[in-house]
Amino acid sequence: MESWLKESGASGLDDLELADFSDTGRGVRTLRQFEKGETILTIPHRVLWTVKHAYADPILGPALLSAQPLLSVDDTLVTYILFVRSRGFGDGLASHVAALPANYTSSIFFTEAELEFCAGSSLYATTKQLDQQIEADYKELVVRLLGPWPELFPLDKFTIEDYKWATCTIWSRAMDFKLPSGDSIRLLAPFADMLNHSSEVEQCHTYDVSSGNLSILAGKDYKPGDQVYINYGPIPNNRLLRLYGFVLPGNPNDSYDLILTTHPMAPYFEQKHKLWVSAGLDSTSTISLTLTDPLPSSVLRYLRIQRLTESDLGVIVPHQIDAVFDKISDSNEMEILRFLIESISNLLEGFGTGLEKLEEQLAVGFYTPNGNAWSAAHVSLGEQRVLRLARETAKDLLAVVESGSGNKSATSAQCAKCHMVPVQAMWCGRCNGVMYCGRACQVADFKEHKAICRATAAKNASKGG
Ligand SMILES: C[S@@+](CC[C@H](N)C(=O)[O-])C[C@H]1O[C@@H](n2cnc3c(N)ncnc32)[C@H](O)[C@@H]1O
Repeated sequence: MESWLKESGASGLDDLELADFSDTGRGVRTLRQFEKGETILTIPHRVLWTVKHAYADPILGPALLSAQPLLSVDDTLVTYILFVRSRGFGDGLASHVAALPANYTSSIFFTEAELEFCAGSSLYATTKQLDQQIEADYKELVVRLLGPWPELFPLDKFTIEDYKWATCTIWSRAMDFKLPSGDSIRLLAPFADMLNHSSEVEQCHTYDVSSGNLSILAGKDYKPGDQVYINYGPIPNNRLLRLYGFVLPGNPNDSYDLILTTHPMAPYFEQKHKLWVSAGLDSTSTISLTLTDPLPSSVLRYLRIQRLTESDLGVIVPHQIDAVFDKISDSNEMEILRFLIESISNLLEGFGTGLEKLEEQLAVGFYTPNGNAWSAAHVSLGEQRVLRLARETAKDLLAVVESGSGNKSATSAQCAKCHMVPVQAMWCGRCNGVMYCGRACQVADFKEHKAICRATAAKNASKGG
């Protein structure tokens, strides 16, 4: 692959080599020093995998273009990879395909038993749903493209397993760029796709619109022998495991994807639907709860609309958007916050293994590090932490409404004592429900926190941890 890339005009390869690293697996090592910002590698446009390249292939292109409407970007790239692989290995793109991993560790390849370690998480539900989605997408591809062109796409080389493998190739290796036109481009760059992720480096992969080349800059200073990284972005563990097949313990980007939905037969659905749309939502909305924003205002906005009564609707409709950005009435606000607290408690009850138990298991080495069960356990841990914070935030907000003052904002991502956003969170080891910026604040808050701490810990213990 490297010699083909050099002949095609790639630069920088003489200073780099592929190597195995104990923590990340195969990656790229630098043989010389680089200063942050220097260009490390450039892969020319002509060797990239893009939809346009697939259309330009003299054999594959006409078949792809015959499928109307055109296939999705991912299905086009998947077909392109499998098509090149089916023609046998040799030079060019085929040498890149030969260098791809034979297997992936995305959650879609987990056994039922492995997936059970994150039972209750949004990843668990998404993975199950993806199983069905992938099967349906594959069947559609057979009907629309593979079946009508049997001489190009022999079905024994385009099985559902091949389709899943190529889909994971795209999920874990493709790069996306926004173009000045507002469109975006998804591409796979041979060799640049061997770079592993580190959140310690700044975003350093760039696409030059005029040349169409892909370049990697040094995201930090490197000395000879260092592994070179790029930054895949602020991705939570549930998404990392689904798309890339790995997790980062203690990931600060962890999230829980909350699905809010309302049945179309619910009272005043049409009126409420208009309000959701004018508030930038839909009647089914998936909202990410995160460690830094455990209860986004969009969740409250959705529920405020969902719980509107007939008389509320009479008042709200003329002012639509503005009204739902803020509290509508004390009773509406208390109703949605109580509902949220109960719903989040139910979600937490649904996790196969509770937070404290998981922490204990991970601490004593119950799971093989980096194994599928270990990764699933980390996803479960992260999602439960987010949900606990969301519940605490809802409780704080409810307390404020109940006490008659409506001015307190969501604060649970902050230190429970001094309200600073901690650089490194220190969780209450007993209830795991609040965080502090350090020991001093934890000690200072003990008197106030101990009652709720005991109650939460007892409730957690009664759930079996
Ligand atoms: C773009 S590829 C990088 C090259 C890949 N390691 C290889 O051998 O082909 C992305 C994949 O590398 C692995 N990976 C990347 N960064 C990682 C990290 N920080 N920790 C563990 N695995 C990582 C994951 O398997 C991921 O799906």
